[in-house]
Amino acid sequence: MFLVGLSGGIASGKSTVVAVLRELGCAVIDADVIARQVVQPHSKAHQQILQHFGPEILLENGEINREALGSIVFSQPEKRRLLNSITHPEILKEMLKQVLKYFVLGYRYVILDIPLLFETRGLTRFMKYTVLVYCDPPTQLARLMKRSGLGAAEAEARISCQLPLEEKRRWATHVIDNSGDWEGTRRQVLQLHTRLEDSLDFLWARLAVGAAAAGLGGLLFLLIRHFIS
Ligand SMILES: CC(C)(COP(=O)(O)OP(=O)(O)OC[C@H]1O[C@@H](n2cnc3c(N)ncnc32)[C@H](O)[C@@H]1O)[C@@H](O)C(=O)NCCC(=O)NCCS
Ligand SMILES: Nc1ncnc2c1ncn2[C@@H]1O[C@H](COP(=O)(O)OP(=O)(O)OP(=O)(O)O)[C@@H](O)[C@H]1O
Repeated sequence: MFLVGLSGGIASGKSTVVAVLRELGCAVIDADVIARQVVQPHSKAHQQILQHFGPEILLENGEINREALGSIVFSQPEKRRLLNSITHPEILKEMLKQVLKYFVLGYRYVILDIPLLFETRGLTRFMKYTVLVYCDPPTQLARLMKRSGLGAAEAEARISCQLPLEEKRRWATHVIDNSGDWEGTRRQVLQLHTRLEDSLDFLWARLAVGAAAAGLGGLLFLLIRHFIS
């Protein structure tokens, strides 16, 4: 089994790409979804957030007020680092559990949708491939503003909390350019899917060659032993 890391920037189109990959039957683990689960009331992360950010960060029903927490952490780097240090270990633990589940279910590769894949030191080392969902900066800003209702300055501040997409582009093994229309993106995702499936065939071919080589070696050894004795 191998892992494929999928990343991008805020509002660059990861969820859009993931929806197509799921439609094609791929196993996808979404770090944003897990990030929501691990801060549910009574969890360890929830208690720590309450302790460090105070009760004003909670909604009336006890859940985290994500909008309020977002305004704090996206404008104060040290608070963002604090939130990351609380949530990231929990997110990674849960992701690992889900990878194991897919492994047991017999999936041959799993796609991990991790917004901060390239920002998190050492994480890409576990990925056979890394896919960047790219979007040109003006389009990314416009889509983020439209989706969130944020003004330009605040939306730009959120984008600048992550490494620039141009830089991530240099690290990725595959790039999907989502600057254009849905159809263009869908075509690129279909191509990526074909490559991932082909790479499986390639793995099986390598295993088959390896097994054949081992078999031939064994036969040769038996023949040599037979003629020597
Ligand atoms: C700050 C929070 C409360 C804002 O919640 P909200 O519902 O408004 O946004 P959501 O979780 O859907 O995230 C949207 C996008 O914001 C970006 N983002 C989220 N957290 C971070 C972060 N710590 N640093 C940089 N970018 C981030 C990602 O691109 C993400 O896809 C939330 O994002 C959070 O708890 N973040 C910390 C956990 C984390 O790092 N999540 C990212 C997955 S590893
Ligand atoms: N090709 C496209 N054409 C037009 N709009 C798009 C396209 N791709 C995505 N969008 C819109 O842009 C916004 C961001 O897309 P999406 O939610 O897929 O990004 P994301 O990377 O998952 O975002 P985040 O990580 O911040 O949650 C959404 O409102 C989506 O509908």
